[in-house]
Amino acid sequence: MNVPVLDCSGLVRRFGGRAVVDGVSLSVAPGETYGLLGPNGAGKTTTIRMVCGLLRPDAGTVHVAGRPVTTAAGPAKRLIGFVPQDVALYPDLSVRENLRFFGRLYRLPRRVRERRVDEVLDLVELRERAGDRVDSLSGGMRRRLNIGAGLVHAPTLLVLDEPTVGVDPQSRHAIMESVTRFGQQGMAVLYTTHYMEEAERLCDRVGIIDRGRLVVEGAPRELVSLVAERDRVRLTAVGDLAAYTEACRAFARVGGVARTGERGEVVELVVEDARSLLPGLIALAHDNGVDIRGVEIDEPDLETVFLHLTGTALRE
Ligand SMILES: Nc1ncnc2c1ncn2[C@@H]1O[C@H](COP(=O)(O)OP(=O)(O)OP(=O)(O)O)[C@@H](O)[C@H]1O
Repeated sequence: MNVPVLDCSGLVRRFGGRAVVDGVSLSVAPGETYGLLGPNGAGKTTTIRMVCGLLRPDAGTVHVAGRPVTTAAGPAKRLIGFVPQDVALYPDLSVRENLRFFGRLYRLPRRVRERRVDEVLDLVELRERAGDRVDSLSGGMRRRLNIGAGLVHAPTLLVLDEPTVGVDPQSRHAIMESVTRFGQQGMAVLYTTHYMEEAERLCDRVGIIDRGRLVVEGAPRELVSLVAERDRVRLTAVGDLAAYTEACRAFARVGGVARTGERGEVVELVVEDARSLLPGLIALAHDNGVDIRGVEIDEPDLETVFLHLTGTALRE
């Protein structure tokens, strides 16, 4: 049997008496891209800090290629490339100099280091900017270089924490393309995101995390098939939507009801037959003094899975 590149078992971490990660077990195979998907505060960053040996778990174990990961330095840590959410680069050094610096941190011999720097420049599509200072790069390019810094020592497992938050669409596309290539080259990738469309497109397997627990795990298509017979209804409305949301929950007899939208102006529900329920939902709005401004019915996707299982929306 193949040893998984990453194997976490029963990870627990408490802060102030609250279990922020509460018994997370997951594994990632060679060449597999695994997406840890969950809303802000679900425990994604805390989980991957334990995976990378940056934070000590209160319980549970982490192994990379069969070797235990601890917060002390050890052989397993060399196998991990960690790309943090915040860019950690030297702004007054060039792109190439930054990559060389990270190569030196891992004590790569000079010739290996130079070769890897060239390879990484291609992988993150920054070869043309190799001689430019970091402070002259766009935000998206810095993000790509940040990923490159995690790749110089040719890790077996690459861990990326929300790599596309706040980047322009072009860089987002470039980052997603490169993650696909890493998988094709046999690297195992653990990727956290709260963008379900990214997880659906990039990941071979997805684990949905909510309040520190993995609520479901599987290939995106498998997960979507869990709710295949259901529709996601989005009602854009004006009025007392807190009361209306509760009324919808009781009327449709489902747990998957949430308020979303930037100003909480949308009520989303996962229901079995949207068409037959819609007249009732609209009548209920009227009874609650709520004005419906728009109705959309979507095909099931990972967002639907999440709403159905947790009763909260991923984008909150
Ligand atoms: N060092 C800490 N001390 C106290 N609480 C913490 C600490 N680190 C994280 N938390 C809390 O743990 C919870 C989970 O945080 P975590 O960063 O793991 O979530 P996340 O899913 O990565 O979300 P985000 O996308 O916002 O980073 C949050 O409520 C956070 O406030």
